[in-house]
Amino acid sequence: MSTQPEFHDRMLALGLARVAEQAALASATLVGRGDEKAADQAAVNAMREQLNMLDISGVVVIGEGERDEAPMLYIGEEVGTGNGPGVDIALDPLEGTTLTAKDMPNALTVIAMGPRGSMLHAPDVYMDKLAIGPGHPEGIVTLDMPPATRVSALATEKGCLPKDITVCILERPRHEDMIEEVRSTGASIRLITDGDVAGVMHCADSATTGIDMYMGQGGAPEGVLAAAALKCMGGQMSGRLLFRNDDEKARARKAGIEDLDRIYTRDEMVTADVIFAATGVTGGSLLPGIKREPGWLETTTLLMRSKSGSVRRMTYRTPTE
Ligand SMILES: O=P(O)(O)OC[C@H]1O[C@](O)(COP(=O)(O)O)[C@@H](O)[C@@H]1O
Ligand SMILES: [Mn+2]
Repeated sequence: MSTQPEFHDRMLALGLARVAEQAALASATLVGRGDEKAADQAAVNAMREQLNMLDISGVVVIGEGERDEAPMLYIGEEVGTGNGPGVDIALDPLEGTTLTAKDMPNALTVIAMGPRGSMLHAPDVYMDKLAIGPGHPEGIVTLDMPPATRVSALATEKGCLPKDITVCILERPRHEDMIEEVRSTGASIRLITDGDVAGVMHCADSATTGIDMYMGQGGAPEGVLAAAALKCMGGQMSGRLLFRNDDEKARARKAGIEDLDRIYTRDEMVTADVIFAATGVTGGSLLPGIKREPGWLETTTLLMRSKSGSVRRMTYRTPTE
């Protein structure tokens, strides 16, 4: 019989916050310096170092890429001291590398952790995503609906008009038709240049962010991370993997995905209770960015547990040499 301890979400939560914090601090001096790669690398190094201090037997299931393309935090990499529960880890050490390099809003360090088998092993392909906030009957908007129908369905459910709905969409040429169709309903669109984990998370708190719905195609790894966040904050999300060629399909099959056309709900992407931490790198509507003052640095981290629905905002201040 295995003597491996169980995943204890309360015990591990603080450790997870530290991982996100340190990744953000490592990229602090690279905010606004135009060097995406350096900012990303600094966050990756710090995240890996911190993860390896935790008493877990961790496996990266959503990471920086496959082993042959990512020297660190690759999919399948084992992290942690090995003395502790078996856990799955999904991470994006710097979600919004371009946002960081250009000092634009909503760059985050992101990490989620759950028991083994708790998160979809999505390969690094695109995902078609749709998300709304909490408090609505399951399935009132679906990926199968045309964009305009999603808007009208949500407006009807909210008891408002389409013009009162704000949709967040990544500004990409591939979304031109979707944008036009959503605009034709009278709805407002918040276009973002990057960062759809934050984009989806905005839906969970529409009173603060002003965003009612997220839709469009972005990274599948970011999709699973966003599903983990919404599982903690409340809200619906669905995602369908998108494949551009046979190589991408082969990657999915290698990751154990059989039905390539399947639409996953939030709880099918994240099947057990998880913990989630994100630290603001640049300031945005979810979190303030890193504050740099002579002699000290300050970060703010969102730390959440889906089991309890608890959401903490933690400010961390550390002296610099
Ligand atoms: O830029 P693309 O190819 O449209 O991909 C979109 C993805 O890139 C991002 O905007 C930024 O991700 P990274 O900073 O981690 O590269 C994600 O939020 C989004 O899912
Ligand atoms: Mn990312």
